[in-house]
Amino acid sequence: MSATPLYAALVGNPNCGKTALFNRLTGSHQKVANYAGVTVERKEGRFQTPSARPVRLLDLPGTYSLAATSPDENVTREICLGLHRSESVPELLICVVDATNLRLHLRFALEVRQLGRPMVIVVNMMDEAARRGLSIDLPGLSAALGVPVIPCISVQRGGTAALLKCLDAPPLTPPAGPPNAADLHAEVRGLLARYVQTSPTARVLLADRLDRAFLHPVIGPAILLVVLFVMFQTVFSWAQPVMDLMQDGMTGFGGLVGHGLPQGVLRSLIVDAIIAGAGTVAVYLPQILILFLWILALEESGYLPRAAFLLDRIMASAGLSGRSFIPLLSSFACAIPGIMATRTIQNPRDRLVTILIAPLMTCSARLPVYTLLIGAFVPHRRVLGLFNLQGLVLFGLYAFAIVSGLILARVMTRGVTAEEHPLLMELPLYRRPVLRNLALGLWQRATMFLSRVGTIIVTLNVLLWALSSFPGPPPGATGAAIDYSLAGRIGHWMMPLFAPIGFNWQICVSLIPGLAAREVAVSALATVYALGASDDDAAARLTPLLSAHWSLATALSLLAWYVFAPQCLSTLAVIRRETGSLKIAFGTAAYLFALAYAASLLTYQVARLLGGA
Ligand SMILES: Nc1nc2c(ncn2[C@@H]2O[C@H](COP(=O)(O)OP(=O)(O)OP(=O)(O)O)[C@@H](O)[C@H]2O)c(=O)[nH]1
Ligand SMILES: [Mg+2]
Repeated sequence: MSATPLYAALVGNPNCGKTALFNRLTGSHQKVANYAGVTVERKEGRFQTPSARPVRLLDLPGTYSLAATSPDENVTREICLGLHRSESVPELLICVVDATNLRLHLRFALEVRQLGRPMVIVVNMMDEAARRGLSIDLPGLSAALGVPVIPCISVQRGGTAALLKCLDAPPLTPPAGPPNAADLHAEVRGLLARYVQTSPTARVLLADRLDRAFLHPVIGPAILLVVLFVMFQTVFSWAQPVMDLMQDGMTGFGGLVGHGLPQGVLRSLIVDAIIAGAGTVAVYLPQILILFLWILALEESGYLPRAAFLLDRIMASAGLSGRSFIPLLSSFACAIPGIMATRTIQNPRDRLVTILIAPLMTCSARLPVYTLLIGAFVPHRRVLGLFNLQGLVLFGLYAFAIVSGLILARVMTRGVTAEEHPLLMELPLYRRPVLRNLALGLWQRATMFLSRVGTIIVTLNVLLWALSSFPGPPPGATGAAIDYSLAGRIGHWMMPLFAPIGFNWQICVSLIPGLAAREVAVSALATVYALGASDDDAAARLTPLLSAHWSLATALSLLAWYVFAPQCLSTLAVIRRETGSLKIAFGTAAYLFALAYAASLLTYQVARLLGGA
């Protein structure tokens, strides 16, 4: 077989399973989810067919048409039409269509066929089609279109056998056959009538019934609220036992290592900076995983686009469209993929506003900070015998961030004449999340989080430890050593600016490494307090320490700060890249800092007035 790889690209409508197929063929782990617009940039992979023919495969963003214009779809258009800067036209276009949605997807396949290039049509989700009582005459379709039409189940092992066999069978010829009809819709209707038979099954009826509830103007939002509410309750209640165990383990480990080392700088470095630094953040792993379990399950189930549909009215009142919903929702995991997902938004102004408010959506890196403060200041108690008060406060923080984001969007879009924003959004099939996918997704999250802890967080913490330990106190000094250190001094210098919002110098110090990565603030506080304390396990007892040393007003003020402050350099870097403007990135940082300061000031002063000092 030839040594130069066959250069092929996956094209098709959004959500037809291109990335699932790409992952299956190339063994990659690119993100797959049950809504349109998951892939927003081209990805490349390689594999070999059974007869050892090498293939270079591109996974492209889904697009409804080769005339589409949103930034993600444009990549696909350019590559297919040979307009792309760095990629030539693929030798083979693998056009993936969803067997359960041929009416829409075949239209695109016909459009691709008009390019007159070698192609195959992969009819994916044949398992789902069978469950829905669809039978498709693939050979008939193939004969009518003059291109190979191949069945496929991307999510099953062996589900791509027919495609692999086809790739092994050269030569590639451009489609021949009847001249292209001018009206693709009419052509699709004709093909469906001739080659597809349907007999609705119980599954179809169930999906209809679910839609009637989920999309109902009153019941729908109620369900959405309950889902979100339960999500935050479980983040607290399910995670707690595991976190307690991890916390004990960490304390025990730190103590063990501490006893084995002589008192001095090395011991302080290992116990206070590395173990306490990594440990205090690592214990939040269970909470983060529970949050992601929910997000992944919701993504796979097909519920998200329905929520987007429900919220279209609310989004419109903020001057945005339902299109912004999924990028904003992705930002709850992390603002970076959220900001990248805005490439699916066609209207440049909507896209920019969505980018600007994405950092407000509560990313998972805020969770450790929120949990720490809630754990220290909100009593662990049931409300109405049912809800966990801590979960309730967490839910409130998320809700506050969302409402603030929408208000800001409204402010940013004011003065713009209200445009009609018809929301065209596909409602995908409901799908029971595959356990293996969930496990894989969680595993990826866990390794990502722990490697972040092991690298950036430990590094920043060691840096902070060094700043907090040197220079040492002058001989004969009373007071804690940290007061004389560089960090202690910086903290005190910052005080005049931050005293009005209730921050003490320890918080000021922890804000500095927290600028690079939010979670570091937690370990930084642990380190600063451990170094300032006389006993050894101060870091492990951070929660009671905070509740003893801080006023409620200070804690609330810091929470308000964390809702708004742009404490993540990577987010600003992505904003710069996606907007191509350094000015916008700096502007975002400036407006978020200003907001954070104002919100903290207001929170602190009001809380003090109400007696929380
Ligand atoms: N039942 C079933 N589900 C599938 C199959 N292929 C993909 N899926 C699911 O379909 C959904 C969409 O898959 P993706 O691979 O993300 O779709 P995509 O075409 O890459 O979508 P975009 O990146 O948005 O263009 C996911 O929930 C997959 O798990 C299949 O053959 N059978
Ligand atoms: Mg994809």
